[in-house]
Amino acid sequence: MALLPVDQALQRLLDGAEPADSEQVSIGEAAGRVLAEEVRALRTQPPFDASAMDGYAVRAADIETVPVTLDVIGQAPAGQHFHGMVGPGQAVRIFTGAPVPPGADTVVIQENTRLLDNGAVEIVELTASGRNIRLKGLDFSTGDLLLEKGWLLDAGAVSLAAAANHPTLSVLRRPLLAIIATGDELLPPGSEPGPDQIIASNGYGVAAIARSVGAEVLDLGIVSDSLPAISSRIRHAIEQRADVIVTLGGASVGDHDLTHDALVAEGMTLGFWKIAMRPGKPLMFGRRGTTRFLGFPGNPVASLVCSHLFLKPLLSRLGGRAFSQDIRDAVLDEPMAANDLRQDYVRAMLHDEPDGRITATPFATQDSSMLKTFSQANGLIIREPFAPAAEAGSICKVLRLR
Ligand SMILES: Nc1nc2c(c(=O)[nH]1)N[C@H]1C(S)=C(S)[C@@H](COP(=O)(O)OP(=O)(O)OC[C@H]3O[C@@H](n4cnc5c(N)ncnc54)[C@H](O)[C@@H]3O)O[C@H]1N2
Ligand code: MOO
Repeated sequence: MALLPVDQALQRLLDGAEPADSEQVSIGEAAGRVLAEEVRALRTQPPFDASAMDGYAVRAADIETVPVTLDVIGQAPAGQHFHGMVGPGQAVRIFTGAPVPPGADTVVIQENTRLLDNGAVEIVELTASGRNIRLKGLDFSTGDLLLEKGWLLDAGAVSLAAAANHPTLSVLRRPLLAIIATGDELLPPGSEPGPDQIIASNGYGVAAIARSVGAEVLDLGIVSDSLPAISSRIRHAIEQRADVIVTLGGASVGDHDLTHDALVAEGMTLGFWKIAMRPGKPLMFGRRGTTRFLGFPGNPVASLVCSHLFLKPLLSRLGGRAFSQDIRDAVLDEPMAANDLRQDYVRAMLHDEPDGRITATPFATQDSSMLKTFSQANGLIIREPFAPAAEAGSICKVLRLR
């Protein structure tokens, strides 16, 4: 059977994927979320002409020549305006953030003054008219568009929304990913494995990749290689309203590879199964209404590469986030053999050279069970199907992982 090319598989997977719905979250919980609605200013900031410095609010006309002595008629700390007006020959002691009193149009920083014994202040340096005052609305004014719909709320954005007086924000619901590991041989980390058993590892990496693009993860543990058991766990994931359900293992063609049958039994319409990719050939995709199923191969590296290539873009789409893979040109450090029909994702060490080029050194062994090389690799060399042998020094495409 012809294997589906990677880009076509991705296209089918992403077809119709869009954010589901929105929810209201408190501003303190909003960082990392995506805005479902634009944010406009509910107030003006600063709401008054404010002093930008600690010093003296004066009239510029009074300090055209220095030194000059002014009467200090009161003070204005932040949060408390001066009740009165600054007249000719007068100054008000003022602090950063305080409203500039009427009559004053300039703030002289205290370093450029000398307080006299009689309480008056001597201005000893020239200060340009209007200096050290933040005019009302300098940052924004009521009604201004501050953040557009679809904006990923980072540190600056949540502080801005807070300053604009929003106690809550309308954000897109995070896509919910359910992960089900399948296999009689699997035990959770910390167990005492029997002679034929191994530790389940894939789910942790898949979850980490999903969370990195803002998804919520529901780890549904390990289920044995039994059709009713796998079906019932998938049913549970559907009941939990998972947007995406990932199964790990059982995607291939062995007698104990039951994922496909279980997914179909639970109503999945198959989109594709088996793609021209290494690792990750047995990748399966299907849908049931708006629920998307991804059957990942059990080999750990295959499931993690599939997560980078397929799960990340899918969850990003469902969460309303922009996403593009970080693919660059690099110089091969070693020769590579001609490729077969599967697009190859070869674990490699990428190195940034001082001249701006990237060199890529593939790991010698690429077995898809080897997590150690995957965790060491900071990139994947992409080898197109049927790519001819490549010499050291030739240009290749790399996917940066970090
Ligand atoms: N006759 C064929 N055999 C295989 C083919 C094929 O095309 N024809 N494809 C191979 C490829 S490629 C892959 S990848 C694997 C994928 O197989 P499955 O998805 O059915 O995975 P399992 O058989 O369940 O497991 C494979 C391997 O991975 C281990 N595993 C499974 N789940 C986990 C987990 N959560 N954590 C850690 N390790 C896990 C499992 O113990 C096996 O060692 O099939 C090839 N075979
Ligand atoms: O897809 Mo498999 O990962 O080549 O072993």
